[in-house]
Amino acid sequence: MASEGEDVYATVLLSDSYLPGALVLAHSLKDAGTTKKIAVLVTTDTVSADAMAQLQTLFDFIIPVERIVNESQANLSLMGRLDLHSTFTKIALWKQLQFRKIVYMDADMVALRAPDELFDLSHPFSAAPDIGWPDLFNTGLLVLTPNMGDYYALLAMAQRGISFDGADQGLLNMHFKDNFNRLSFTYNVTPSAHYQYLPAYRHFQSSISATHFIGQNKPWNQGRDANRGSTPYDEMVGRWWAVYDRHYRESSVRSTPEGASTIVQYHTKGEFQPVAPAITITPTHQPEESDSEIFHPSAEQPLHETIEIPEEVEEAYVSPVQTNLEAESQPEPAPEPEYHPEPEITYAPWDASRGPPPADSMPEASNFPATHYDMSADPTPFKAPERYPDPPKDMYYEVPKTPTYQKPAPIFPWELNAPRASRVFPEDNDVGVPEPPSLIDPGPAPTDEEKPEDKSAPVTPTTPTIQLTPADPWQTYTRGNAWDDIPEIERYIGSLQKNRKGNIQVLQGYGSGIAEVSSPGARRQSMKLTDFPSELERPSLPVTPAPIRRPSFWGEERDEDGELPAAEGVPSQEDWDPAVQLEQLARRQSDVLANKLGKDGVHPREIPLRPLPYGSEGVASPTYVAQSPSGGATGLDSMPRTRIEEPSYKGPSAMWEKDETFPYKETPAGATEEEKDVLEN
Ligand SMILES: O=c1ccn([C@@H]2O[C@H](COP(=O)(O)OP(=O)(O)O[C@H]3O[C@H](CO)[C@@H](O)[C@H](O)[C@H]3O)[C@@H](O)[C@H]2O)c(=O)[nH]1
Ligand SMILES: [Mn+2]
Repeated sequence: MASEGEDVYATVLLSDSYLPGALVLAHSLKDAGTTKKIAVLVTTDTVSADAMAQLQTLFDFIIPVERIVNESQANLSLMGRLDLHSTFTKIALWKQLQFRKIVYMDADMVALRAPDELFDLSHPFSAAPDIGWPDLFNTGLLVLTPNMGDYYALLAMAQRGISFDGADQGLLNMHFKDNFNRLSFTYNVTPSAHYQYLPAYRHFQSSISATHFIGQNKPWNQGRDANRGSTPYDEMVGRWWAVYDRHYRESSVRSTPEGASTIVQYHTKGEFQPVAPAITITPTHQPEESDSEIFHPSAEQPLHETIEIPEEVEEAYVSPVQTNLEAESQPEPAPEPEYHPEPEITYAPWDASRGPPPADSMPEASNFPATHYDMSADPTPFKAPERYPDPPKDMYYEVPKTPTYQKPAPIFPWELNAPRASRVFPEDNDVGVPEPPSLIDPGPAPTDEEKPEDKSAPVTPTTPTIQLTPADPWQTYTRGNAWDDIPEIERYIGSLQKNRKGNIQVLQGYGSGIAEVSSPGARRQSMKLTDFPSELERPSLPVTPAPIRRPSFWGEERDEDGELPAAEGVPSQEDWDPAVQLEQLARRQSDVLANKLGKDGVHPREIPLRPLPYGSEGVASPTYVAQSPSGGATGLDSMPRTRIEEPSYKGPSAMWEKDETFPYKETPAGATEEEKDVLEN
């Protein structure tokens, strides 16, 4: 266990394939004489026990951590590094609170000197610039102070796959942005085989602390002969091999009693020499997956068993765990054939029963076209263009061919046998008595024969200035509608009216109303839907002038000249002088007002001649004073004429006086059967 607030160098091992790198890094630090301890974070599901055993020989702390995989690997494939799917695991560094400060180094780094002074930095987070985009920091070397705040923030981003390159460098740069202490490039020199700044390298060469082999090619997967030149890159690769050779060169390892470094050579291109007589196979034995559990090399804890293989089984060393990560860093399959002359290796590159598919196997549908959209960083607000393009011209709505209208289902019983509507014209019937079809009670419609005297006293308002001829067809029409005479409708409307009045209906003897209904020619004392206002109530223009005729497409209505026959008794529009008519209207209006209010304007008002609402006939109010008819201008002389006092308060209407009492009766139901009988006969 680490003592309180210890300083530690740390690296991460996600796969056996990077084992040579991690070991060389640790050796390089130790060889350079560091006073600090060295830790390695290991994902135990992808690192073999053999590799762990190797780590144990060198590292002070082996810390199992859970692998954090970036599920959205689009950006990784953009970078061509799908093998880096698990580098988010690096953020586990921030929760190693047992350490005061961590100098993290990638497993593909080698130290030329021990940069122990980095532990003295006060900044919570430091890193060196990245050669590919120097505004960013490279995440190969980090100086950090563990803390859970950064850890959880980074974890939240990692779980959402937030990283512009899909790996830890994109993630950490997005999280820390400019909040990092920029270290000298000499702490993390990333030589490139493609671009090198030779004079600068020569100038700063002596101050380089560590070098970092970024990219897919690592010294151990290229072989010792790959970079034999004298470029800065080759020189750096040479430094790596120098450390490797010091600790793992075949000659030096052969002498060790266990020969336990075989796995290191196996993962170092060109270094593996199969042991002829016996080989060591280590079954995968993985420690408990617990982040809190730290394996210390001093702990006497057998990590693996060694099985002796009989001599006749002449097999090459087979990696116990072919992890999904390891194949990636080895563009050419290892081990190379020249190291296995007899017999030929018989293991499949991927044993599905032992591990996941190799990382370099393309994901399914990897060739699907992918488009990446970025959020716009342009802060200027959107400005609408001057004008938008015109909509297409050839667009139209096609009216459906079949009409969608459906006649609604009948609600009322009389709808079932309703008569067809028809139009009747004067010329169709010279007699001039076109009786509109009436369902039940055609009685009230007067005819010329029956009521010749009524012609001078029409039910509808007429003008005193225009004399209607006896043959005037307008006079002969009924002014009612068919449904006015259907008691069902009357009852229906009555019930509506009743509800509107809060269920209180003023009732009084039906006698008078019924009498009126049955008396021919008289307007029924009922609540007709088409209850016209009386002439006095509605002192409107008596006649509307006949419209000026215009050509019409109603061909069947035209006469020979293409004109409709002129209506008799209706003045033509040419003869109509609006000024005169207005004057006449004004005169008539003042006459009516004078008649109603009296000349002094105080005289009791006169109730106009019109039928009272159904059921309210003859309501006797103690404050109403009956008034004898005085007009005589209409034929409604038989109608009761009532005079009421001006109401003593200004209410919405003067139906009843304030505080006045009147007989009333609540009738929640409609007319009784008895009443209906009377009405219908
Ligand atoms: O199969 C793998 C892959 C990675 N690692 C570890 O992850 C680190 C990062 O991978 P690496 O191959 O070193 O990445 P680079 O080529 O260095 O690429 C750059 O981009 C990476 C992803 O953002 C960063 O982690 C590096 O620091 C940065 O230099 C390695 O050093 C190892 O410690 C493994 O152990 N096994
Ligand atoms: Mn690296």
